[in-house]
Amino acid sequence: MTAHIAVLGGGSFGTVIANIMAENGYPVRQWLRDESTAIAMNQQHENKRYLPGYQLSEQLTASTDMHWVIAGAEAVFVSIPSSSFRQVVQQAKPWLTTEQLLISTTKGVEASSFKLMSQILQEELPGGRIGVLSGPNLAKEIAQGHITASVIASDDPALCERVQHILCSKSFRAYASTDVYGVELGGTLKNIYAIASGLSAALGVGENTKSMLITRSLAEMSRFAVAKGANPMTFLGLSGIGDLIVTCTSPLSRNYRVGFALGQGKNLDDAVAELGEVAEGVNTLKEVRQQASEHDIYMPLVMGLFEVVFNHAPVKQVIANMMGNQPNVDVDFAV
Ligand SMILES: NC(=O)C1=CN([C@@H]2O[C@H](COP(=O)(O)OP(=O)(O)OC[C@H]3O[C@@H](n4cnc5c(N)ncnc54)[C@H](OP(=O)(O)O)[C@@H]3O)[C@@H](O)[C@H]2O)C=CC1
Ligand SMILES: O=C(CO)COP(=O)(O)O
Repeated sequence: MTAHIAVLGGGSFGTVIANIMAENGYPVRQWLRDESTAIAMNQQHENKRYLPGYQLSEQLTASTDMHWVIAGAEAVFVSIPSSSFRQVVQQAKPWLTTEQLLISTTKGVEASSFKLMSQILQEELPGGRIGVLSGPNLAKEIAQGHITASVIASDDPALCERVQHILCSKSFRAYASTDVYGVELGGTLKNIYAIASGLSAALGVGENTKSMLITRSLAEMSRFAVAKGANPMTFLGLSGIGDLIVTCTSPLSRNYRVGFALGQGKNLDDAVAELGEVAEGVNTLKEVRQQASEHDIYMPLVMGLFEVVFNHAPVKQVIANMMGNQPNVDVDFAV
């Protein structure tokens, strides 16, 4: 009998990857915290709140019973926002084993510790087989059947190979990487620049400006990565520039939408409340700005965006200040 796969989290991304694997023929058990949602999902084969109209496979069963979901699973995907990630992993710990494949899909950073999700998994499950799934993966596009690629990163090659096998389908591809930190950092940092891009789109900027913003975002992300000991070359892949492009250009990105709402003059609380889903970039912005200040990393976009988002600085003034900075080299890290 095929072992089942577990997914923790009932949001849009958890649901869409659970369904890919179920459609690939694996029995999938998805844990969510709300009993009425689990019952409705099993009866209607639809996650009405997060992915209305998306037909779920009969191989996918939603449950609030974490033991039933995790025990005996071959792989456990954790798709919980960073703000609750550690707490849910701690809840899951009694049933997790070091034989299971444990994969984070979360693109965020723990508040104040600056730990990425795979680092939390390592701390909570020492000796575990840990991986990270990250890439240009708008859940709603995957649900619409658009061809999509992602990256599975792990220092365990057998994990990468197995996850590639479980996830690959006629419309979904998973490429492998051994650079867990680089892949995870790319997926986390790009959310900041998606907010900046949404904001600038609301201001009606031109295509030159949009292109400049994405490219200078990549430069800034790379500078941060190098300061943190990561390999900036990983940012040239799907989990770096790939994810940066999609989230900085698509109104389906929640981070972009928060930025757009800010650009329309809404305040942060209203923009986030209106979204009703997670926008990881808001917390990431705060944490990265703190890191940049502490470690003296030149990040003018992060600094400017922080002033606009958290200190109500007038956008036009912040842009004017940035335009006064000395333009530096184009590409910092050439081979
Ligand atoms: N959506 C996307 O396109 C993509 C998202 N990601 C990443 O995946 C992660 C999850 O995002 P996504 O699925 O989109 O998020 P959503 O906002 O769509 O859903 C979040 C889910 O997490 C649940 N949740 C939140 N807190 C808890 C908790 N304490 N205990 C149990 N469940 C909890 C919510 O439950 P409830 O409904 O009950 O509140 C909800 O089911 C994020 O880090 C995101 O960056 C990665 C790639 C693409
Ligand atoms: O990470 C994503 C796409 O790759 C989803 O981005 P948002 O969280 O901004 O919707």
